[in-house]
Amino acid sequence: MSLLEVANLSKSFSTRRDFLGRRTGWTHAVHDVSFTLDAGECLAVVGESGAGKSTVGRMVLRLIEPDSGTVTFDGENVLSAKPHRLREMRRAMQMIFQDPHSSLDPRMTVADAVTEPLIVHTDLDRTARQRRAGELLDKVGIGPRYLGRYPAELSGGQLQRVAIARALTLDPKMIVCDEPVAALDVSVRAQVLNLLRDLQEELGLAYLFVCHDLALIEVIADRVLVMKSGEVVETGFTTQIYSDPEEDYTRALLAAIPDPIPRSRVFRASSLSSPTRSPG
Ligand SMILES: Nc1ncnc2c1ncn2[C@@H]1O[C@H](COP(=O)(O)OP(=O)(O)OP(=O)(O)O)[C@@H](O)[C@H]1O
Repeated sequence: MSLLEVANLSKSFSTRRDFLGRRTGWTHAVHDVSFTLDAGECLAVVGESGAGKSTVGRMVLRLIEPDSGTVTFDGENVLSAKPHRLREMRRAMQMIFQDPHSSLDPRMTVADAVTEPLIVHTDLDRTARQRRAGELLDKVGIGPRYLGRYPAELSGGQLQRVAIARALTLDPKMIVCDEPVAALDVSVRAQVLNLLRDLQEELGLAYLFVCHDLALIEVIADRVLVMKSGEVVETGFTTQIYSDPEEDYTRALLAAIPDPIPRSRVFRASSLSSPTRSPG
């Protein structure tokens, strides 16, 4: 049994209403999407803008309610879970969003952002929470000296590291990464991508990695699910998708890669977490 099993997921959004407020127009954002994700595996969901990737990621965590289909996480039905149980399940299923400026509260210090899940989900005292936050900031390569800072004092790359630390607070089994480097400067994308990959290896994390750019996923994804207009076009191991794609659409996505991240710019986490290094 896989860690995550998604079957026949569909979702439409209403896009227009008539003068009485009745829904008259629909976008079929996701149609009949199925896939599995094993523990410790990274599955990239790729496709151009509007393909339905983010909607799939959000439905897996039930941040958006699907119209139909099933989502099973660790053997449990996510879509029928009662609110209390869903809250418990979400300890193990976290999400990292594209823009850390909007995913982190500007009024909360880094320490507050990272420890908030511990306040909600555990009975650790303040000292233990601060210690855990310091450990997590070390793990993501920015160190505990940032604990008292506010988001406005950090760069985009540093903020995304804080968002990653926050996602790790409750020892999740799976993280939905929704375009986690798309909003970052090109110069720090490889660093954050490699941090994610090294954390995955170290902690045995599974990633559902939503990404519009095939150039970015070669270094991190084990398998790829290609989506177009809400449907799955093709799925396969990353090496096979890159070397021998079956579908014209996948070939077109590959042909559109403008500037792949050279493997020489792929750093190890050990160098990222060095206190002497100044990450972006
Ligand atoms: N809340 C919503 N209301 C109406 N339409 C929506 C909503 N969310 C998404 N859509 C539509 O559903 C379709 C799929 O959107 P989605 O964001 O999942 O695509 P995506 O592949 O993640 O694209 P992008 O990379 O641009 O975010 C799009 O046509 C989008 O406009």
